Amino acid sequence: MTVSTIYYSASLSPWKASLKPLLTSGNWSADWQAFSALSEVPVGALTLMLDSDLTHDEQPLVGARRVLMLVEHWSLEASLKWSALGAEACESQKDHERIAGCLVFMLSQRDMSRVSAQESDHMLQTVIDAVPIPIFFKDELHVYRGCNQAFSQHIGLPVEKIVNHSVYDVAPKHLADIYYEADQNLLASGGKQVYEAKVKSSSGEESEIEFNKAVFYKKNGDKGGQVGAMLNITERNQLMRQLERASLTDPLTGIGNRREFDIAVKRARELSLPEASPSLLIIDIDHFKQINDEFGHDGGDQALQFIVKTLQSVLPNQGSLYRIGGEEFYLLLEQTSLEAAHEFAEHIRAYLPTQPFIFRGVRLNITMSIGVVELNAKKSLDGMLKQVDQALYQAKHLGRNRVCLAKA
Ligand SMILES: Nc1nc2c(ncn2[C@@H]2O[C@H](COP(=O)(O)OP(=O)(O)OP(=O)(O)O)[C@@H](O)[C@H]2O)c(=O)[nH]1
Repeated sequence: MTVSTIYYSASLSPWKASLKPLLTSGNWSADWQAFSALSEVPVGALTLMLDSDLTHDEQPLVGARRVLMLVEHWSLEASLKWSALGAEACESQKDHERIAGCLVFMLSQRDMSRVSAQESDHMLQTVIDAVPIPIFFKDELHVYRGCNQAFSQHIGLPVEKIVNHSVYDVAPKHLADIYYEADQNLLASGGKQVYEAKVKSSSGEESEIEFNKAVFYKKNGDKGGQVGAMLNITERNQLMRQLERASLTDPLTGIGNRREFDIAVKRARELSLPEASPSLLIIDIDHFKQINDEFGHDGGDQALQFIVKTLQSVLPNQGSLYRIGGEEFYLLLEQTSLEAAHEFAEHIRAYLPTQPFIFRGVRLNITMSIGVVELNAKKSLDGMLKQVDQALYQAKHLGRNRVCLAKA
């Protein structure tokens, strides 16, 4: 016998007399209490609460889990509204005995814990469906036990073709193999798993996905399966790559900046063979201030772009150009001896002035001064950069438009 309290709304008062003996027959023993909040409800309502459900000062709420609605004309709209609140509808019946019989049947059939588990499942489903990130959960045998609408859309299958199916039913074999193995590893290790993978959606679009998975446990402590959320990080990664690119690039000329040079020179020195060190040319445009003075800052900018384009047109495969300051450039030549670098420096020094820079009809032959150093793997880079700076200073001092070698 279950001891319960039945709260009823005022509109049910006329029915109470005939309902009471029927509802409290059989296994049910219940106290009847009028509940004022239920009077607000425009339809007859009964709510059945187990005494253990109520703490001292709690009141049953309209729309709480165990509300049974008795409605004369039950419209679909009303039905949806109340079932969304967790109430259960009882078919409209004028006949009190049949209504009561129906209620008794529902009450006696109802396993409260099962109902409340179903309702919390319903609540969970509503919540995960509202999340725009694909979410799924599988049991310990790798069978999908649930998913949200976003996951169903992502896979391109209706929920019923996913739930109770294995990963081999929803993904091509080569991907299913990967997912299955990842799932097995996670189940074996327990805890959480975060990894990135490129995934094609049902529309054929490839996305970069961050999988966030976690093992969940049954009440007895056994592993119950796993839950996964698929975060689309394509845009985030693209943005990060763009930011990374921008942080390494000179915006005016589009070539690498000092940061990129630092990375490149480190790599070139690590990869260098003892008999083939990299060499470095430090290039400074002569009298650049005069270009600015004559053509304005805009003309100066265009001159810098022209210089970069001209130098790049003659760069060998192992060469790369970086803008280090205003009109100062580094030209890194991988696996190039001092002699070969010197020869190349002389070549570009002579070549640049043969390509006149033309701005608003005015032609200008630009020259540059160059210092050259071989980047010996055993010497400090800072020390060698100072030496090549001095070589450049010497080239300027000797009258510009010339190449000087760093002193060993
Ligand atoms: N247009 C333009 N000018 C720049 C930029 N960065 C630096 N400059 C200019 O480059 C000029 C460099 O002048 P200086 O360092 O005096 O050298 P210089 O006139 O080239 O003379 P030398 O190097 O001694 O041959 C300055 O007028 C700077 O304003 C830039 O991004 N755009």
